[in-house]
Amino acid sequence: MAKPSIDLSLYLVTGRELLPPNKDYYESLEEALQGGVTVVQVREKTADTGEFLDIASKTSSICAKYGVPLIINDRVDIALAVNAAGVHIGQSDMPVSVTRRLLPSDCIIGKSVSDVEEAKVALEEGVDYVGIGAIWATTSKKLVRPVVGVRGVGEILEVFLGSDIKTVGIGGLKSTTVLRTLHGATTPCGTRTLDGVAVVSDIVASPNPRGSAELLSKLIRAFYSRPSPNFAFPFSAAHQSYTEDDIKSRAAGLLKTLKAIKPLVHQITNTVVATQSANITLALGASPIMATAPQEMEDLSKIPGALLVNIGTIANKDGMLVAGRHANLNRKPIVFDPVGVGATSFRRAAADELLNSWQATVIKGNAAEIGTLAKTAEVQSKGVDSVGSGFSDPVAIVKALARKERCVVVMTGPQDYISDGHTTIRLSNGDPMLADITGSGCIVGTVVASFCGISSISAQKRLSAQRAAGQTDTDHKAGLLVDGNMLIASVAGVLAITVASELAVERPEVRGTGTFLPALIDAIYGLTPEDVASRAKVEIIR
Ligand SMILES: Cc1ncc(COP(=O)(O)OP(=O)(O)O)c(N)n1
Ligand SMILES: Cc1ncsc1CCOP(=O)(O)O
Repeated sequence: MAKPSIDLSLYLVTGRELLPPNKDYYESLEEALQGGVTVVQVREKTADTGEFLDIASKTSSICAKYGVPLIINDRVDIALAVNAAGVHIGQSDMPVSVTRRLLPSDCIIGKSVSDVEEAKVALEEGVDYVGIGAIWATTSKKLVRPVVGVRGVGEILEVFLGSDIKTVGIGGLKSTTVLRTLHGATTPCGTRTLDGVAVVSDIVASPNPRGSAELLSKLIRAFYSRPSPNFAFPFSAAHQSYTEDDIKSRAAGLLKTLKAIKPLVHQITNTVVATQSANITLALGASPIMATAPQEMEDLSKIPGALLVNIGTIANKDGMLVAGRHANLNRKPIVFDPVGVGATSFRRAAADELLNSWQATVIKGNAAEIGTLAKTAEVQSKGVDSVGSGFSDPVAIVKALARKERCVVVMTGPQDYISDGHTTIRLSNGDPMLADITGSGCIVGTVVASFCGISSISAQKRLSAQRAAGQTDTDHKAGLLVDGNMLIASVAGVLAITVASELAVERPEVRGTGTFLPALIDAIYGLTPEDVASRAKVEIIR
């Protein structure tokens, strides 16, 4: 018998022990169903068989009222008794082959997996779906394995490429983490994302389960309705086609808008370059705030603009973690500058933790930094510097990292490579003296963040205007982590510094690096959209 196709997009796993005081389980369940839950799993870890059966049977009647399928956790006998749509089993439960034999042929079997090996076994066993997790930390279950992390899900999903086994994520999924999870938990080729999210506490522990489910459902539907469903890009610009002239004029246009609007650029950066970065931001025409305390991140994230996270002298990791989470929640672009990430294992672990906690919009680094994140040893680092002549195939490196991390990657060097995983652009501006002043890479990060900020603000304004004009096809925008074209913003940021460096060295007063730095700030201050458009050396590589 053919199995029913189940909508796993908002999968409620029950947890009576988490109900708020005085909230009845059945009342909470019914409200959650009204809020848009698409499948329910009864999970009872301490109930005896009689109680479990009673709960499953009543839950089944309520689910039937809403046309929502019921899955039973662990217990094949209970599933059979209440004629459930399926069973969910864990790694140490009854084997899939036995479960399959006991259940009717149209019954769904779901299995928990936490790594690639378990996923391969589940694929072999031919389960109908897998629950991947725990993705985030959770207090709803005592975990015996380390969390998978959002970035660990992609490699598990790769196992299921080409199969029709569905996938849901579980563990710490809430309205505050769901979009970041769906965007990040994607195969590098972009063709597979999770088919849904399984949620316990965000719904069950809520005094308003209907509201909680509605919010989750709205975000999930917006994510799945994005225009480029084959490439779950966290912002709106995926799959655009460009010409070189178009890129130059759009970069120049962004500079004009930036100077007019002066976006706020929140920078958590290193102590070596903080003053220099703030001055460069001001010279460009944007507005810097160099705030590091975790307590102020939520307020700052509500002001439109962008966030820069630079780990050059990492001492404020807590602030970075909190700032990034709030930035994702408020759809603010995040530029991540993994300064010296290859130099110490501490920095590598910090970069990993940060990238697991929030979705970066742009990662900017030199060849050694990008190589470290891409897990290749072709280019070595010496402290914060990159050694040697770079990658034999820089385009492949930036493209692969952009796909893996689902963001724009900017790799600076004698030529700069910028990729969103589809389009890769090479820029050939810049004076070699840039490499001889400290923090030139850091100021590229600052300026890229300024342009990402203005791009995001402009996109928000366009969206408000479209909504005011009654345009209705904008709902999918609620599923984006950032709106705006971050590839063009990154190009504009790199060009602003590199073109300004060429203008700076032409100044008669420049005799070395000591006179170059103030001349560079002056050149940025005086930089015009025409300078950018006329001097930019832009090539679309592929
Ligand atoms: C959808 C979904 N995914 C994973 C689990 C976890 O199941 P398991 O590993 O069997 O752990 P317990 O739920 O039995 O504690 C799940 N229940 N649902
Ligand atoms: C049952 C289970 N399996 C892995 S994590 C988890 C609990 C998820 O609960 P929450 O949604 O409250 O984090």
